[in-house]
Amino acid sequence: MFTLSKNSYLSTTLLVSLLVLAISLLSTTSSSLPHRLSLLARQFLPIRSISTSPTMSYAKELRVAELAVQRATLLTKRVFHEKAKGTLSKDDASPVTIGDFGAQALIIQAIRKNFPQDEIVGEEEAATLRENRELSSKIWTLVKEARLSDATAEEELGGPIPSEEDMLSAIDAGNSAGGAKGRIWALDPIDGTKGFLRGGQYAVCLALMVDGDVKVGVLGCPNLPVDDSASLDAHSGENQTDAEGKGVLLGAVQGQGATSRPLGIGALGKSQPIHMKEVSSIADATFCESVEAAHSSHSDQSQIAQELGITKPSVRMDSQAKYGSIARGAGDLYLRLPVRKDYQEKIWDHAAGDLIVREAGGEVTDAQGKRLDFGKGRTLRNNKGVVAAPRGVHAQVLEAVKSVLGSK
Ligand SMILES: Nc1ncnc2c1ncn2[C@@H]1O[C@H](COP(=O)(O)O)[C@@H](O)[C@H]1OP(=O)(O)O
Ligand SMILES: [Mg+2]
Ligand SMILES: [Mg+2]
Ligand SMILES: [Mg+2]
Repeated sequence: MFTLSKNSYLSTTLLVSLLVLAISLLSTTSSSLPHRLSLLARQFLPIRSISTSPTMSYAKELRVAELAVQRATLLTKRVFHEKAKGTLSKDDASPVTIGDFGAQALIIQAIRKNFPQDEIVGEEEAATLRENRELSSKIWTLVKEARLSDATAEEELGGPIPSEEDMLSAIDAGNSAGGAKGRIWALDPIDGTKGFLRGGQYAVCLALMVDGDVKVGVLGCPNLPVDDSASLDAHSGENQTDAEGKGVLLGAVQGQGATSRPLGIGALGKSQPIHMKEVSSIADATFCESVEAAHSSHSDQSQIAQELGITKPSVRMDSQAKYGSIARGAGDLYLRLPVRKDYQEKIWDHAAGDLIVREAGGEVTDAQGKRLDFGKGRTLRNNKGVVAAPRGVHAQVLEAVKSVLGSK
């Protein structure tokens, strides 16, 4: 008797839950299915299972990542407007500026304060600054002054860096070897430094990987328009500004969708869901590629576009702003075919963008169709090239990629 009534209680509960679930899914039209499912799961799962495993929702990680990136852009925006950017050339001949070092220090400080056990794979290191104290002190001046105007938010980040020496040690804490175990942040303090120097697009990029899987991704793009659907043409190439109406912060958590909001501190809590545009005819798609011909093969990409019947010229843009732009539906495809066979892409150049595009309804693979593997260390050594497209057309784009690469 007891068993019977318990069973019938359980089946009624299950039936009602399923009904509510179905109604909720059908009636919510404003966000993606995974996002809706995660909201519903929060409603129905016992509170205990959420509150005892806060890492499952990654709410704090997203909040800290967004605020840390936002604070770092205060510094990068200042340097963007300065004539002397303290540019050095690294061993691989790529440039680094006081903006890159300063942003890395600020972001790592926030991660270490909030998540002291986590590892960090950051692009820059402080060795040259320890020898060049003049440059170090210039960066220290900028770092000291980069504070969020919202005192509570600044406190959430753990406050300012206490000294110049602490700043150097924060920069050097981005020295994790990466890998497929544990919590590891991937940080590119300025992605697209060349774009940053010539007045193009750049992005401050931060992602959290857990056991090699990207869980949280944030892109701060000071020179992109706030409007998700603003035409890309005006925002590619040189002579960009971060004037009024510019600056967007894109974010995503695995399984919870992707969002955008203005980069200003007044926009805290004003995130809107973003989605990739549906492409009904691939010939009408807009594709993005690097400005730098050395970073991806413009000629292969142009042949792929031709193969797909695309006649519109590509939109050339520096940095992960390309991932961000397609994720918000301002563009459709991002193609990055290798120029040099021996170049291994760095995880910090892709982790945040990869998650944001996938959470916005896209698919991101390498040129062979493999998912990007972030668990192999500091580089994507298992992958060559990047093909990012809305889920519905990714297979078609990949076929064109294989056909063009196969015929070479
Ligand atoms: N040979 C290369 N192939 C692909 N990407 C490269 C190459 N050299 C540098 N990069 C990286 O490409 C990123 C910029 O991409 P994009 O051209 O799409 O904006 C930078 O992070 C840059 O790294 P680095 O920071 O070392 O300069
Ligand atoms: Mg980069
Ligand atoms: Mg960089
Ligand atoms: Mg660099």
